[in-house]
Amino acid sequence: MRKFSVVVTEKMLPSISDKLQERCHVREWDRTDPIPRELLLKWLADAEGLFCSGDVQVDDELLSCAPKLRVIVKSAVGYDNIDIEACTRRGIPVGYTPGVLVEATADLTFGLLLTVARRLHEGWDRVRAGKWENNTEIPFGIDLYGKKLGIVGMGQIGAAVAKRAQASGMIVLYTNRRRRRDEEKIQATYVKLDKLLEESDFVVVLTPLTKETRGMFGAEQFSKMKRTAYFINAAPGAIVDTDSLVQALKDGQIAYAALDVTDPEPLPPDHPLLTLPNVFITPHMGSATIETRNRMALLAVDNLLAGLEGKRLPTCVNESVNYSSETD
Ligand SMILES: NC(=O)C1=CN([C@@H]2O[C@H](COP(=O)(O)OP(=O)(O)OC[C@H]3O[C@@H](n4cnc5c(N)ncnc54)[C@H](OP(=O)(O)O)[C@@H]3O)[C@@H](O)[C@H]2O)C=CC1
Ligand SMILES: O=C(O)C(=O)CO
Repeated sequence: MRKFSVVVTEKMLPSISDKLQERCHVREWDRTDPIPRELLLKWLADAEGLFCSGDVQVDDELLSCAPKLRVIVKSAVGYDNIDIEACTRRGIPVGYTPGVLVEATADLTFGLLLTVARRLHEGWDRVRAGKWENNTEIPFGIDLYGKKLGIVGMGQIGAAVAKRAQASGMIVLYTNRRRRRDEEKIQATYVKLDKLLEESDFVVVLTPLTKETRGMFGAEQFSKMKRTAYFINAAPGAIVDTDSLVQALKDGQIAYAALDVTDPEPLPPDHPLLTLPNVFITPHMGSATIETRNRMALLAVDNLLAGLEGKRLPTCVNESVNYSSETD
């Protein structure tokens, strides 16, 4: 059987490496720094499939350097680095991995909320520094029970975060562009963004990065939030205007921020966010469990092989070009 030619721009997990190599000649960028653009364009000259990471901009220029490309996949649910319209114009289906990362990302997001609400990281810092003093000196957090959580982007992960919050006795508000039909099931109240910002004790952001959501959180939005509010972001960093967030945290406009994502990513070592006492940051690890990352990678490979074989991708962003050469 003829082997397909594919480019992979991140180090492959062992769980997918054999499966891919069996069917494909793989050019793999296995380093942690991003693949140089020039090299990528060179590799793509005869590639039929691309398994790309978030640091690769898939745009018209890249696509025009890849005349044989039949499928692009990403092991992620976010695809803001890919120009979907340009792919669709060329009839190239784009695979992504929704659903399989929901519970892990919801755990991490709620974990961020719990960590800052109860100052877990500050407690650990004190223990490590040998400051296990009397009870009044330890950092006091705040209760979750009875507090309002506002979720901006109540999709699959948002709903899974809501469930965790409700188990802790929180009241859940949410906003989306469209009100959900299953409000009874998710037990959350739909409100406009402004009302959510004004009323919530915790604001969690879980929207995709789009033209509409880029910079959605700036000075105006932080000024509408309670001065005691906690801001938690697990959605792409560019949804937040970082300078405005720094200012809001410095001025006490909001109480605390917990971020799994930043803009830029990673932050330079001298970035002001890293110097503030009321911030907690993790390095974009929402989906990073062994089971979830393996599920994501395997689904990405299923998408890739389906596209190469002229079959429908199991999970495709641009359905209008997701067809099977055998039946459609
Ligand atoms: N930190 C991490 O490691 C990870 C982060 N993520 C991030 O989480 C995000 C959510 O994933 P998932 O829940 O699976 O996606 P879904 O598509 O299920 O949910 C996205 C939600 O955002 C809402 N939304 C979209 N645009 C807007 C807008 N302009 N204003 C308000 N709400 C909006 C959508 O509702 P509607 O269409 O009605 O507006 C939808 O409810 C991803 O886009 C990804 O970036 C995902 C995995 C891991
Ligand atoms: O899936 C995504 O969008 C991520 O952020 C990476 O897990």
